Amino acid sequence: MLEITQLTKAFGPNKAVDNITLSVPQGQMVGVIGRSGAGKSTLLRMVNRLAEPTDGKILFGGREVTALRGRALHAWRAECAMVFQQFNLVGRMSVINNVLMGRIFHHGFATAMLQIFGPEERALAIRALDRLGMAHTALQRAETLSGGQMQRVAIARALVQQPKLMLADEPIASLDPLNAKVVMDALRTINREDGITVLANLHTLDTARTYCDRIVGLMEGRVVFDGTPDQLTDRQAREIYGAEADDAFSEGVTSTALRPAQPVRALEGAE
Ligand SMILES: Nc1ncnc2c1ncn2[C@@H]1O[C@H](COP(=O)(O)OP(=O)(O)OP(=O)(O)O)[C@@H](O)[C@H]1O
Repeated sequence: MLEITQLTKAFGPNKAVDNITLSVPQGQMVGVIGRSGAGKSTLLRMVNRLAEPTDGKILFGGREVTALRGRALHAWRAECAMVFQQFNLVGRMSVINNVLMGRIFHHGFATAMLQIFGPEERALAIRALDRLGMAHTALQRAETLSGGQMQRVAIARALVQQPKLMLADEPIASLDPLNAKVVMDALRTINREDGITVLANLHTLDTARTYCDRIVGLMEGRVVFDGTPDQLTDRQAREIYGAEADDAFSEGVTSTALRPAQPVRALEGAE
């Protein structure tokens, strides 16, 4: 269980996140929506401690994440993987070595930089790539991949961390419709099969509705909606997105209107 209590992050007078309280049971897939500047990234960044809260607490499995320091914080970052819009791969490094960088949290930084990984870790990396339909690219340089492929490699890197929680900050914002679907299918498969909680910032409503068990709507740093996709009315969604509503609705239709793969695996062969 992830428990966020009265969490606030202020940048000067501006509260990017304003007194948010949320409980997320293990294994839930949550879509965080809201217009640009609503506080979605700041919220996720505080969960894995890339940003420090001004006030409030985050607990995971009863442990106070916001109080962790040193080794304990390092261990938390292994449990709490993060996937970014821009993938954050090292282009000149091979795909498998990029994936192995996910093991950095289980080693020291130096060991990871020297790429001292055992056969078990290499096997783990190949299995992760295979689940994402990417094992055949293991020896290629990451820079030779398409955006969708890069994001799948980034998800494989997150998987080898063996996380309990996966944070995805606009994971499909840079992708074309088909790759967006492949990446969202991958996140959902991981969520269902491994019981990993997924918290994803999504800028299109249709994606959140299609893939998530729960939608949290943010406006000016506050939670203004928290419920199932069915409970979110179009009127509420338009309020959440404000002036960006047309983009959020129309991009949704063009990007991920394709239904998710049923059953939730079908990653094989997608490029
Ligand atoms: N490092 C920072 N310094 C100052 N202000 C910041 C910083 N990071 C975020 N903010 C401000 O906090 C607010 C929330 O930003 P945040 O990036 O969390 O929103 P968002 O919902 O993720 O938006 P987007 O979808 O555009 O990424 C915005 O007003 C933003 O300008």
